[in-house]
Amino acid sequence: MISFANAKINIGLFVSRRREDGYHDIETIFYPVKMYDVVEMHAADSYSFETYGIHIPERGDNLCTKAYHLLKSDFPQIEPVAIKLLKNIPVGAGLGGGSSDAAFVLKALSEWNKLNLKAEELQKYAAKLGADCAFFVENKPVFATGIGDEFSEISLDLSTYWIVIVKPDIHISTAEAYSQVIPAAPEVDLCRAIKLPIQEWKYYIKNDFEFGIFDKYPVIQEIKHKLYEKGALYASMSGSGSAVYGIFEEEVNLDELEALGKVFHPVEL
Ligand SMILES: C[C@@](CO)(OP(=O)(O)O)[C@H](O)COP(=O)(O)OP(=O)(O)OC[C@H]1O[C@@H](n2ccc(N)nc2=O)[C@H](O)[C@@H]1O
Ligand SMILES: Nc1ncnc2c1ncn2[C@@H]1O[C@H](COP(=O)(O)OP(=O)(O)O)[C@@H](O)[C@H]1O
Repeated sequence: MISFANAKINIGLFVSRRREDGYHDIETIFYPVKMYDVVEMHAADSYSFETYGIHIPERGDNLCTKAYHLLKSDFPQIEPVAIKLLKNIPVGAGLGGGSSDAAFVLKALSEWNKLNLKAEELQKYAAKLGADCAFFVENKPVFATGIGDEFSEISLDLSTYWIVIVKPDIHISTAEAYSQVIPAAPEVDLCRAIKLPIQEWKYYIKNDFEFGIFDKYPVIQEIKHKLYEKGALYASMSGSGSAVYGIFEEEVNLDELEALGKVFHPVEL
């Protein structure tokens, strides 16, 4: 079985409160983008996991392996599988690649083993693997609250725009990024702001991580400025960075940005 695990971008991100458990309450919009990891699953005698493509810095088990064991602990009938992951989504980029891989493993295992798990059940498992992970179960544009795992659907379609993602050679740890933000009540109602014309978003929709990250890594801010110079209607760092996206009315030549980071054009498969 082959799954194509897509990335996400955050449109606006307010960090409103530090919780007792060390996590933070946030308000953000998650929007799926057409940039994919490939997760291949084969029947096997015992569980195994291999990765290809972009190197993933080791930090314990891969999220795909964690997803497998998590579901297997509640459903012992799950057959052993060999998972091969072709990693294309940049790591430590704020694009949610690891969370997406894990969510797609949960979905694939449920389907393959005919567990018939509903979206809400899969979301509960996903939330145990990472705050972002539950979003990828349904994978639709949502306004997210809580630690980023409570959703209300929104109507937002950017399919007629040209989205570009620029990833400098900087790996940002999500935990470290959160530790540098001073939480504050959101200044703007994101669900209302998102209904404004896109060229007005820049006046209202901001990402609270940018301030600290731009200070530490000025090149990320430079990428954002360049995207605006090139005509982006809206540009922002995604999540805790380091990737920056631009939303354009139409395709433009961004060769100049290659000097600052790798330029990706999300496309339909
Ligand atoms: C910042 C966001 C915005 O969408 O995305 P990324 O930039 O990572 O893609 C997310 O909140 C990241 O979600 P995710 O990457 O799944 O986080 P987790 O693995 O659960 O947590 C990693 C660490 O980030 C911190 N964390 C995460 C989520 C949250 N709401 N509050 C936090 O304080 C905690 O210190 C936690 O130990
Ligand atoms: N399948 C995976 N893909 C990417 N990162 C993974 C994966 N499994 C575990 N990780 C760990 O999660 C960390 C953050 O992953 P990533 O999804 O790129 O985060 P972010 O969206 O915060 O940029 C990586 O540095 C890596 O140590």
